[in-house]
Amino acid sequence: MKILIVGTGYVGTTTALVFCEKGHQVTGLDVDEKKIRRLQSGQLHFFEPGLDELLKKHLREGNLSFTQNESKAIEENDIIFICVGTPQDEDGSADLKYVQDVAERIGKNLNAYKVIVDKSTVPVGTADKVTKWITQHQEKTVPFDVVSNPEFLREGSALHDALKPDRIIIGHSSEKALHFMRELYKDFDCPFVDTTQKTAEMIKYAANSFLALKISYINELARLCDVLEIEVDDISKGIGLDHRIGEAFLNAGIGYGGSCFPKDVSALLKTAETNHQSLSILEAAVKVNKSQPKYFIEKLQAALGSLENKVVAVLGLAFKPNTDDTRESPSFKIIDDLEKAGARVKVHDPTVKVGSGYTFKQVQTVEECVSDTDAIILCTGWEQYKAIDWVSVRKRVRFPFIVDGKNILNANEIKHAGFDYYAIGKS
Ligand SMILES: NC(=O)C1=CN([C@@H]2O[C@H](COP(=O)(O)OP(=O)(O)OC[C@H]3O[C@@H](n4cnc5c(N)ncnc54)[C@H](O)[C@@H]3O)[C@@H](O)[C@H]2O)C=CC1
Ligand SMILES: O=C(O)[C@H]1O[C@H](OP(=O)(O)OP(=O)(O)OC[C@H]2O[C@@H](n3ccc(=O)[nH]c3=O)[C@H](O)[C@@H]2O)[C@H](O)[C@@H](O)[C@@H]1O
Repeated sequence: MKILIVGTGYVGTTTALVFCEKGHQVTGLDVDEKKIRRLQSGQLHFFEPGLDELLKKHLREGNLSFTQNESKAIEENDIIFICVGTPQDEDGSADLKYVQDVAERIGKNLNAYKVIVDKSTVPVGTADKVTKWITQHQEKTVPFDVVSNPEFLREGSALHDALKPDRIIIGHSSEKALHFMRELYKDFDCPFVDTTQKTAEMIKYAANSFLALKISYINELARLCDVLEIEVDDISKGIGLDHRIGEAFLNAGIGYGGSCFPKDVSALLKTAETNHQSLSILEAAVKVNKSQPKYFIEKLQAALGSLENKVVAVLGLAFKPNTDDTRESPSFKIIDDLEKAGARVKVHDPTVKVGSGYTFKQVQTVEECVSDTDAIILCTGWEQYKAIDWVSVRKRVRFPFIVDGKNILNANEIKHAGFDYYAIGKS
């Protein structure tokens, strides 16, 4: 099948490569000329393991191309995936301006029957809006169908998640569109859920919100574990072995961030509010998450006293390992709190390079970052931070104090190296 991907960000590029792997002919379209030029030359504009090789391979084999010629791209393809961003609007809802823009452009250029697929995360009722926006801008009356097919990949393991999904959700209102989607996904070995558009839209928000809820639950339990001197990791393991609960997403730490959980939870809360319903359990999850960075800063203050003029090393800026995405990264909340308390901050991250305009200092190596510091805070669970030689770091620091914001470091090793070690729900 000939597939057009509109929006070549994390989701669009991964989706394009996955369909290439399944033998389809794929075109990527984006309004960002720089991104398109980079992709055309075989270079990714973001960091994501495994995608680089596939990009080069499919460009070479000729079943992948990138363009800015919108009318031609829309006319020549059978299925159009909308993969543009749906950022949080000022009132907390999902801002659909990019989706609307794409829908209107599709409407203008529609020349024959096509299936238009919402892969972006969009609130309940968006498939109807997309249908309306397309119809209003059609210059020729041509039939089309809108399908909701939410994406569940995680950054850092995008390729694996998209090639081997746990499920494929297809929300539709036409048997013809369903047939197209079944054909498209016929080589995927996972449950295929055939449902309504509104249900598919809701499944996506319900899934992300449930995972966010799980994290806030374990984070709040971890605070209680701190007081009771219990290891929260043992609790996660003990409850996670119950298959009804599951071990995943029970790692306590500085809270969840990223381009999706914060905005999607907020959008679902807004949907509830607009419909005069309450999702108080989710409101509590947000409250816990917002206060989580502060909990760690307070540990630091309790040990060091005033942070005025203290030098603090922050390890990690990405919101999670194996990505260079810093959207809603808890690291920035930690840095902000540290700076407000008067500390001077040095930062290291293996993939993120911040530009100018920041008050903190970014350095190239871990050694440089930790040297002459009064405390070290680990904010991103990069593998390389687990392998740090703490005995040698001990010789470089002014004060031996480590806060492990991801609960991943070896506490015994660090204590033996002469550091005071603080995590959450971990002694
Ligand atoms: N990042 C992730 O891990 C996941 C994201 N999602 C959802 O997928 C959607 C996309 O997310 P990302 O890929 O992270 O966004 P992104 O911000 O990385 O990429 C969006 C792309 O759309 C392009 N764009 C905007 N307007 C356009 C237009 N009119 N025509 C063509 N291109 C246009 C932008 O230039 C950009 O390259 C969001 O709704 C997000 O919630 C869903 C699952 C995972
Ligand atoms: O809609 C989306 O964009 C995606 O959002 C998340 O994926 P992602 O944000 O890439 O990353 P996650 O691995 O889910 O991590 C999100 C945040 O939760 C934190 N987290 C995760 C797990 C955990 O146990 N504890 C914890 O604090 C991570 O450090 C990170 O800050 C979901 O896991 C994906 O299924 C979904 O498709």
